[in-house]
Amino acid sequence: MQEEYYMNLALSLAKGAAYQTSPNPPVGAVVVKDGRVIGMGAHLKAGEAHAEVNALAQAGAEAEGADIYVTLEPCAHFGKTPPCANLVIEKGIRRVFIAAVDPNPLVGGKGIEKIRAAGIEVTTGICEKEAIALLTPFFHFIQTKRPYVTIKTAVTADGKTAAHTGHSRWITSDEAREDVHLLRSQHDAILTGIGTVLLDNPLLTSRLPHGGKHPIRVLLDTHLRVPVDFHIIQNKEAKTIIFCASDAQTKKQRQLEDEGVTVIRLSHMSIDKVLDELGKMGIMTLFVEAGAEINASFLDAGSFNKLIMYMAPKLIGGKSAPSSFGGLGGSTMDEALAIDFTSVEMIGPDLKIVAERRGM
Ligand SMILES: Nc1c(/N=C/[C@@H](O)[C@H](O)[C@H](O)COP(=O)(O)O)[nH]c(=O)[nH]c1=O
Ligand SMILES: [Zn+2]
Repeated sequence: MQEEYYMNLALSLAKGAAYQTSPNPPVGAVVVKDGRVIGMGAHLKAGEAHAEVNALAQAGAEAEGADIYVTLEPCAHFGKTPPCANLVIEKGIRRVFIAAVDPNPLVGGKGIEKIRAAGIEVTTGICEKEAIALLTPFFHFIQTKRPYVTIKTAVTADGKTAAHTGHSRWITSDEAREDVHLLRSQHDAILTGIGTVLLDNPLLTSRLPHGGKHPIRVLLDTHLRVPVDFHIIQNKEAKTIIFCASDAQTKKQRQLEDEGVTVIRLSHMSIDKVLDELGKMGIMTLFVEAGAEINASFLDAGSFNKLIMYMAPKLIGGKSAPSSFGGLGGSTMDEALAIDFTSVEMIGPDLKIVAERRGM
């Protein structure tokens, strides 16, 4: 239908800027008059103009009597910019088509109410499923005040993340690893554990051919064992935050802080505490690229939303070779955590399998 056509255009605009609006949602808007697109826009950065503002600016005076398609209901509150609901009314828009209504009880429905009260026809639910899929991390963040967590793991076809010696470079192909760097650039922060750092001395930056934002690096290091001369400390392209226990050495903490690292002491190291702290910093999306023990702690806490597994067409064997999730693990299969596969694709010679936690 014609409405879907214009809403899909608005969705594609939202997707285009989806990973640069944190902690705001990705939103797209299209202004149409007599079957002609006269304005389109996306929200590009938190604090800057909302999608409706950009689209209506492009439409100019022609917006009078036109229709607007927007992927999330127009805001009604005075945030960093004036409410879009007021602007839609001021510009004399004739009809408003919305994909998803904001589930935030403080905001949800207020924009629609304001616009309807001005006598403008509002239709909701156009391409709602696609819009919600794009907005899921934002809705999760608003509802839980914690980041939306994606665990990434890279395994051989027999499920190993390294040889029994710990050697792991590389399991997956250049293409798959570039895909991982794209994912890193699409996240606000990347988390790993001291085990992975001591083994790999990783940079955890997003090294892409056309550039891309580096995620904030988050390291779980209970006793502050990270060597000060390691990349995660010496590389200044991205910020590094380290969570440690309250009894970690203060001398080491000062050395790390002298390198510009933020050290946060927790009374007890728990994934939920870490996620609460990251949520308070406005980190909306978290990419976990860690080892079996950290992954197991996310699994045990049930605190992840998505799993991305790259599987390489190679077999390494080794009864003591590590797999993606360590820890004690469940004792019977009915203790297994349910996930739903949402996509499987080939990236170079590797498989990329995406799954979501059921009911999250
Ligand atoms: N061994 C592999 C991975 N390994 C992932 C982590 O264990 C590494 O420490 C991390 O990618 C290193 O980050 P860097 O220094 O920024 O390059 N991840 C992958 O996708 N494929 C692999 O074959
Ligand atoms: Zn707005």
